[in-house]
Amino acid sequence: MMSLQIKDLCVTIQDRAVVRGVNLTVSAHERVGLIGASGSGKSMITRALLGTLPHHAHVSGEILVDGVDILSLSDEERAELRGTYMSAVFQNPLAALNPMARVVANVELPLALHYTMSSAEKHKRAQEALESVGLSDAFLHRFPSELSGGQAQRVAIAEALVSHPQLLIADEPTTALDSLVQKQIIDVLLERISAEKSALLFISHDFNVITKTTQRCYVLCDGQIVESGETHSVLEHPSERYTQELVAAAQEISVEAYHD
Ligand SMILES: Nc1ncnc2c1ncn2[C@@H]1O[C@H](COP(=O)(O)OP(=O)(O)OP(=O)(O)O)[C@@H](O)[C@H]1O
Repeated sequence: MMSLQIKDLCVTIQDRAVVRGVNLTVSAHERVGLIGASGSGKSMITRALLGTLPHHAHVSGEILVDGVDILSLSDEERAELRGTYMSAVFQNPLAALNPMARVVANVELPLALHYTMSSAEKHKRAQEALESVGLSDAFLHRFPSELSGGQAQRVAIAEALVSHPQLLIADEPTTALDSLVQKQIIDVLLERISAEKSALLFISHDFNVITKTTQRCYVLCDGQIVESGETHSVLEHPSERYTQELVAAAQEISVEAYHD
C-alpha cells in the first residue's frame, strides 16, 4: 500500500527559508489538498517530492515513500520513481509535453524510459490512455502545438497515468484553463484517479477546486502548514485568519461551473 509521509521538510534558497517544517501525509487511495496563496511554497514542495528543486536549494527533513526516505536516494533512483511510482501534472501542459514529438510519442515516453516492452505494446497502452481521457485516435499523430489547452492537459494526464503510478501530484493543473474546461479536466482527473486507484496530492490556491477534488487538506502560509483537516470542515470553519481569507477569495470568484 502506498504511503507518503513528509516530515519536517525545510527548503532554503539563498538563505531564505521557503518551506519551513512541513509535515504532510497521503495514504493509499486518498485525495489530499495543499492550498496556499501565490508564493507560499507550494511548488517548492512539489519539486522536493519530484526531486527537481533548484540545484542551489538546501533541503532537510524526510520524505518517506513506503517508509524509504527518498531524499537520501541518488538522482538516478529519484528519476526512476518519477514516472513509475509517482507522476505529476502541472499548470502549463505545453511546457510538460515535448513539442517535437507527436501526442502518442509523448504518452509513450514514460513506458519507453522505464519499461521494456515492444513498440506495439507501448502504442496500444498510449492509445488506451488517450482514449480514457477522452481523446480519440484522431489526436494520436498531432503535435502538442495543434491542441487546445484542455486537450493538451488531457494528454499530460494520459502521460502521467500511463504507467499506473500510485501517487499523482497535480500542481495547479486547471489554473490556466477557462472555467468550463477546468470542470471537464477535474472530472477526467477524478475519474482516472478512481479507476487507477491512485492517491492524489492536489495543489492549488483555489478552495473551489480543492473542495471538489479532495477529502482532506493542508493550508500552507509562508512555507508553513497553518491548518489541516477534512476539506469541508476547513472550508466551513476555517480557524486561521489566513484560511478565512482564502475561503472568502474563493467565494468571491466562485464560478457557476462549480454549482452542479
Ligand atoms: N529558483 C528560485 N530561486 C529563489 N527563490 C525562489 C525560486 N523559485 C521560487 N522561489 C521563491 O520561493 C518561494 C516559494 O515559491 P513557490 O513557487 O513554491 O510558491 P507557490 O506557492 O508555488 O506560488 P504560485 O502559486 O505563485 O506558483 C517564493 O517566495 C519564491 O519567490
